[in-house]
Amino acid sequence: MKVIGLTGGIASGKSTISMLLKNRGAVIIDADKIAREIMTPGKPVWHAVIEHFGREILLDGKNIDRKKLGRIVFSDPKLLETLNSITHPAIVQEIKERLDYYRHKNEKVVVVDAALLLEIGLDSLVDEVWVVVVDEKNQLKRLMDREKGMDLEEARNRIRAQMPLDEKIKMADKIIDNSGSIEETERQIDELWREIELSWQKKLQQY
Ligand SMILES: CC(C)(COP(=O)(O)OP(=O)(O)OC[C@H]1O[C@@H](n2cnc3c(N)ncnc32)[C@H](O)[C@@H]1O)[C@@H](O)C(=O)NCCC(=O)NCCS
Ligand SMILES: Nc1ncnc2c1ncn2[C@@H]1O[C@H](COP(=O)(O)OP(=O)(O)OP(=O)(O)O)[C@@H](O)[C@H]1O
Repeated sequence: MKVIGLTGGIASGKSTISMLLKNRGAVIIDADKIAREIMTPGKPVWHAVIEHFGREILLDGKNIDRKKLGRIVFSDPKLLETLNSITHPAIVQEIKERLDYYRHKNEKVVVVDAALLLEIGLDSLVDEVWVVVVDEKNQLKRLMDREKGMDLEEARNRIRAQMPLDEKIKMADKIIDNSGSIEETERQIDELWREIELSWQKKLQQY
């Protein structure tokens, strides 16, 4: 099984690229989705979040108001660190378990889609790191278009909460430039997918 770690800044295009890879046969592990699942009411992480941030962050006495929690932690690095220390061990554990499961199922390609892949050491679990790059102007525009109501300062805070892109690039095995159209990105994915298929053919010829 080949495990690809797909990372890049917020709104760089990871989910869009994951979908393109899924269409070509890859299985996707989405770290944001896992982060949401472990925070559902009653789960240990939900209890820990309430303990640290208080019941004021609940929307209806039950579900965590994600927008409110986001505004709190992304404007205060110390509070973000607190949230990270609660959530990250559970996210890493869940990703490890899913990778084991897919390994047993003999899946061919698994993609771990995680903005914080390098920040939280998930790169030690993958065979290759693919970094999605986008120019800052497009990144801000796409982020604010997607998150209705997010102002420029909030968008900048979110971008600053992550490892700078040039640091991520240093750790990349492959780079995907998503500054242009989706079609241009799809061409890069086709090329990368072809490389994977070629490596399979080479392995088959060795037998
Ligand atoms: C603060 C929360 C509640 C805000 O929720 P919201 O629904 O507004 O955003 P969502 O979860 O969809 O995240 C959107 C993007 O924000 C960025 N982001 C999320 N968490 C973090 C973080 N801890 N540090 C830096 N960037 C982050 C990522 O690029 C992510 O794709 C949520 O992001 C959260 O619980 N974060 C902590 C868990 C985590 O680290 N998740 C990312 C795993 S890679
Ligand atoms: N090449 C592109 N051209 C135009 N819009 C794009 C392109 N790629 C992605 N988008 C749009 O930009 C936004 C961000 O993309 P996407 O959600 O894939 O990013 P992400 O890296 O997964 O974000 P996050 O870190 O928040 O999970 C989405 O609204 C998406 O539709």
